[in-house]
Amino acid sequence: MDGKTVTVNEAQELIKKVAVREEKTEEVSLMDAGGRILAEEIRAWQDNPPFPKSPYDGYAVRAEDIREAGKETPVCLRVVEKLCAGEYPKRGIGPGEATRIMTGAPIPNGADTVVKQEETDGQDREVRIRKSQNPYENYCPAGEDFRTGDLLIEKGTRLDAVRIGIASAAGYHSVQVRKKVKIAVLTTGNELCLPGRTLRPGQIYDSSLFMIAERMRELGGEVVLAEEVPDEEETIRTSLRKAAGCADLVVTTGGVSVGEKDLVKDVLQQEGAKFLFEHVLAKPGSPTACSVLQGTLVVSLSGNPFAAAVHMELLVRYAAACLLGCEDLLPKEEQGILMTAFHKTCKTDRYIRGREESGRITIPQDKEKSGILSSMNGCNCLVKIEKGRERIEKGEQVWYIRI
Ligand SMILES: Nc1nc2c(c(=O)[nH]1)N[C@H]1C(S)=C(S)[C@@H](COP(=O)(O)OP(=O)(O)OC[C@H]3O[C@@H](n4cnc5c(N)ncnc54)[C@H](O)[C@@H]3O)O[C@H]1N2
Ligand code: MOO
Repeated sequence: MDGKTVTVNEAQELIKKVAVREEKTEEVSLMDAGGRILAEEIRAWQDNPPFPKSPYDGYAVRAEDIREAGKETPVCLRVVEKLCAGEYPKRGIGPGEATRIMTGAPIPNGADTVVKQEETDGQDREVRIRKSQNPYENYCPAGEDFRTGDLLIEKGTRLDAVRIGIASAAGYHSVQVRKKVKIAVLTTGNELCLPGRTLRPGQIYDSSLFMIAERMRELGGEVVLAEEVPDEEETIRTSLRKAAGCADLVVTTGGVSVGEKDLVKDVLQQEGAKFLFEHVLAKPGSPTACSVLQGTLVVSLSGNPFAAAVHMELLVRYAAACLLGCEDLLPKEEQGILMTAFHKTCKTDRYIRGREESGRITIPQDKEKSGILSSMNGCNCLVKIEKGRERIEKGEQVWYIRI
């Protein structure tokens, strides 16, 4: 086998060369665009708001007319029109005039401020104003949110609820997005049993199949195949061929170590896959491998669920981000403060589960083994314990990756 051992960074660089984005796009309704990657820029084709609008229920007036207004010295103005949100002024106001106005309604020409109704006597024909205001106080000018031609959201950005809100404020009802990356997930192992079935002696329930499929969907992928595969060469071969034929990215778990039933890499090699690497200098999940089969990238994660979760974030997510052309999704290292001491040393970089809040990271005690997934519940980051680093005390800085 022409594989090799690489660091996580080297693994990502090798993946980047192979995981090249294809320029396939489609139009989707804004209602269905959550999680999708924009294939166009969102620009404003008109000002928002398109007209100066009232921020309050009250009276649109000329600041000049109410300069002397006060609690004891109200100024009386003639009310010439009433405007609710959705209506448009039929006329402007002149000296001594006011328009009764509701929040969101267009401010008529001539008015340069809105007095809240609480600062008035609230009358319909003639209103007494009990407060003076500066011009453009309580006034939302046209284009205060964004102006015609403004770039609102860049191409390649992942659409979330807020960005969808912005696009809709700009009047888009559908957007061009990149086609989803098609993902196949194969979990291997004779011991695996699908949840819902009865465990036979020696079996365990499969957690990685569901976890990886869900994470791929969270990242905007389309899971086109998800199946358990027993440790049999022919079955693994059939599944790998099927997966490489229908997906842009194949993720396998298990069967990559040195045991008698660890057949995944052998079958990949028999099928002519080209290995980018076979081991990663990181714990857990050092037996993680990556290859290209029939032009499709295959990331082979180790079977232990936490080891699989770690490299699902470091390598599979990296590959998906490259295939989607979405920088936002790339795993990034940030610095935080470890609030729980960590006293294990390691010859390679080690990744442990953690919970980060405002840059402070706590790690669950005890249950840190790579076969244990339950203590990852509530964790939102992977803390990187750099190789050779000894006894990290509470309060020391560490690198972490948000998940
Ligand atoms: N002699 C050696 N043995 C092992 C080595 C080694 O270097 N020399 N490496 C160990 C390390 S590190 C890891 S990690 C594992 C990797 O093994 P595999 O990737 O071949 O994984 P399996 O043996 O298939 O499974 C490991 C473990 O995880 C459980 N598992 C597997 N798939 C799932 C799943 N979908 N859901 C839940 N649990 C799963 C499986 O039952 C095993 O207990 O190898 C070490 N051995
Ligand atoms: O990758 Mo293994 O999970 O390091 O033990």
